[in-house]
Amino acid sequence: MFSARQIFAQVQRRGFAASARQSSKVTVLGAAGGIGQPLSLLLKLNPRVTKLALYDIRLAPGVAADIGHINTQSEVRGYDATPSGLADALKGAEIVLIPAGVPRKPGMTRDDLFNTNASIVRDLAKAAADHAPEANILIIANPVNSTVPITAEVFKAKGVYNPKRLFGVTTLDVVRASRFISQIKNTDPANENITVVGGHSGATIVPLLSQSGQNLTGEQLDQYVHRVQFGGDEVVQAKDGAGSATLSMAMAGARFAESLLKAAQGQKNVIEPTFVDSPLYKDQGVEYFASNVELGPNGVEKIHPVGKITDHEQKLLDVCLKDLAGNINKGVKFVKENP
Ligand SMILES: NC(=O)C1=CN([C@@H]2O[C@H](COP(=O)(O)OP(=O)(O)OC[C@H]3O[C@@H](n4cnc5c(N)ncnc54)[C@H](O)[C@@H]3O)[C@@H](O)[C@H]2O)C=CC1
Ligand SMILES: O=C([O-])CC(=O)C(=O)O
Repeated sequence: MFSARQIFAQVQRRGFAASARQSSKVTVLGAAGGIGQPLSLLLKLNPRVTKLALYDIRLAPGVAADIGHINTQSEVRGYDATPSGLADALKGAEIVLIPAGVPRKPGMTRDDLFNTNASIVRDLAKAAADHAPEANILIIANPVNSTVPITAEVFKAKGVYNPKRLFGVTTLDVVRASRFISQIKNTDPANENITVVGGHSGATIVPLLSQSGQNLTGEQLDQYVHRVQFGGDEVVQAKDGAGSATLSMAMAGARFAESLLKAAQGQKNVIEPTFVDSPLYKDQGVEYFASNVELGPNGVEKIHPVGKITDHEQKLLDVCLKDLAGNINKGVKFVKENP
């Protein structure tokens, strides 16, 4: 039997746990952009998000006013494009998503975005390190292979780096890999789960079809791999100068945020592919690598190894690792030279 005092203490604890669970502030930096707007919309529809903070160098209060009329319970606030607006948007955030930065035009690689986006991400990372040092930071801005190391270097310089809380969002590669195989095999993409490892650009994107229960050979396999690796280019070309994937990316970003929130709220076996500080290929000079990652209340819970792959996949991985090392070093060097 419990005494009245014990029962009261239990109720208090449960009450605290419930309110802690229910309070999840999510911040979007770049919230008025092509990705930022639909991403913010999807986050507003997510009952796990209780506060949605929208920041951009333009239009964030307008986007917030619009989304804020949607009849779900979360509070939405748009912040002014000032240092104090940015600080307030970040304070208390559990998740910070960063889609701020320019997108590609036809003929460009993601690396061609480096000159513009490196400093945007560096400056937003500085603000996040100052005002939300314990948040999960989700980098969407390209080139992800370099902007994740940039963010890590900024956090390291400020003495607040936690490798378990920094994620490059590569979910879209897996979303595409599932969709594209379903189009070939005439299956439901919801039932397809293709592992994709490496990074997030061209040859660094390595789909591991052999692990999925699906099989393609010869030219069909080459075409499939190429489509997953260059799916982003399909959208860039079709949009013909008006940007890159925004709607599918918003879905992928919202899915990743939802997985993190689920894991933070105690759900087990939440696994997402993501580009993280990873031990898997450090001995080959590759500090960050995307593979399946089990998420938990502390962010990264367990990094899954690549596992058994075919000779063909190994060849793709070898190319990936070489390119990745260069992309990562470029980001690290940028922050060292432009702190
Ligand atoms: N990780 C991934 O799988 C994907 C990444 N991307 C990348 O996401 C980024 C954004 O793409 P879009 O939304 O289409 O571009 P966009 O140009 O439509 O939107 C970018 C937004 O960032 C804002 N912004 C620029 N500098 C800022 C700053 N210092 N602080 C706050 N906001 C700032 C702009 O005002 C704009 O509203 C690009 O770098 C793109 O390459 C795009 C698709 C997939
Ligand atoms: O292709 C781009 O530039 C945008 C992107 O990262 C993607 O769609 O995967």
